[in-house]
Amino acid sequence: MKTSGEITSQSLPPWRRAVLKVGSNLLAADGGGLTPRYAEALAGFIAASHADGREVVLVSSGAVAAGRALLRQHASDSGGLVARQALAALGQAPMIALWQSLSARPVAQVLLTHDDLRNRRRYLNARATLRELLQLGVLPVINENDTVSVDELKLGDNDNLAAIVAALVDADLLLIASDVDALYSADPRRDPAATPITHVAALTPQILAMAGDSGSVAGTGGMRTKLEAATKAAAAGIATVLFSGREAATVQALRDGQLRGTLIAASSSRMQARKYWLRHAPAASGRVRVDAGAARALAGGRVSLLPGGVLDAQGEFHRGDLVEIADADGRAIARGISQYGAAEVRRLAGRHSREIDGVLGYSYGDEVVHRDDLITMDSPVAPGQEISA
Ligand SMILES: Nc1ncnc2c1ncn2[C@@H]1O[C@H](COP(=O)(O)OP(=O)(O)O)[C@@H](O)[C@H]1O
Ligand SMILES: N[C@@H](CCC(=O)OP(=O)(O)O)C(=O)O
Repeated sequence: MKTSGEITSQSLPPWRRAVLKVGSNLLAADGGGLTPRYAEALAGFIAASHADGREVVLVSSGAVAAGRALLRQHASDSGGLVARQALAALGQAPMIALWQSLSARPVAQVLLTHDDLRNRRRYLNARATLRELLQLGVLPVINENDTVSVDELKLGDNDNLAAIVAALVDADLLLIASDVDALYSADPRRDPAATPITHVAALTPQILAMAGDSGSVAGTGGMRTKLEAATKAAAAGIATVLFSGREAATVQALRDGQLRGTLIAASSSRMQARKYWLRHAPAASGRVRVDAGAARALAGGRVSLLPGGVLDAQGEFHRGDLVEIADADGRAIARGISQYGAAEVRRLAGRHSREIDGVLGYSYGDEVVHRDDLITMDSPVAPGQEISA
């Protein structure tokens, strides 16, 4: 495997929140069970980032490799899909225990499937939980819920899961630590003449064609799934960084904002990507009407819509639907993702956020529409008029 001696260093883009994905090849480095050998430096990077006031969400593979190593002590596994799922279940706790042993902060296990994140209600619930964990200063360690995600396990898709999580938690950066130090013009395991590519401005078909499979027993997705993940992240306005988690100097340099690896630029800014989506995604048939005070506050920008400013909810919509927000005269002034369904919003209209629990018997948070999920219209639009982009 090539070393980063050939790779020139570049500045890491500024970031406050990042998703770090760590592959099996780093955690089961010697083809056996889990080892802290490389995880230790990565845990050090997470701790240093946290001490600097940054937030890191960890997406960690390694459960199958850990399970396989445990079982080998007793019997050999059959290698089939169900066996891999059983191995993942067996190795998940040791994988979490490894990260806990390397972290002074408490570690929280979060198991997700792609399906969870396609379902809007579950997506919002996962996001709320992760936000809360970060606020509590806990380190979330995410893995796929392999027991139920058959297709995903076959694909070995934690790279893609990490990209979806990066968008979910509104990260600035997706960091993918692997056993290879950069994207190469071809798989360096197979082609000794392959050259590193340190900056990718756009993921063109030529770049995507460079990526090969894993080529190792522990890893599953190879460079292909890493570039798929980078494509997803780029569309969400998030840059991706590929680097070797095997080189202590590379991991140390990351702490100082220096990257020896590949930087894949985002195709638009996060705000642009988000605003574009909020502006253009089809809105649910419902709308939330707000009073003059709330309308003024929303026009000022960067505020959430709280139940106190809500007059009523019109039509039908569910928690997680994109809704139109209108002023008292029915003119559209904003759109956003509602944390509550129409029936709930009607019950909460005019109430203080602290009353939510009492009124509903549960709460999804203080906001009807969180400011991160809200876009205001540049000029109010009369009812029935098209909303201009
Ligand atoms: N164009 C490429 N550039 C770099 N690595 C590549 C490329 N094509 C395939 N690979 C392979 O991808 C592997 C990393 O992916 P993988 O084994 O899935 O690791 P992980 O377990 O960390 O996700 C590298 O070891 C390398 O052999
Ligand atoms: N969920 C599986 C990992 C699947 C996966 O994407 O593996 P990898 O290519 O090493 O990141 C596990 O914990 O073993």
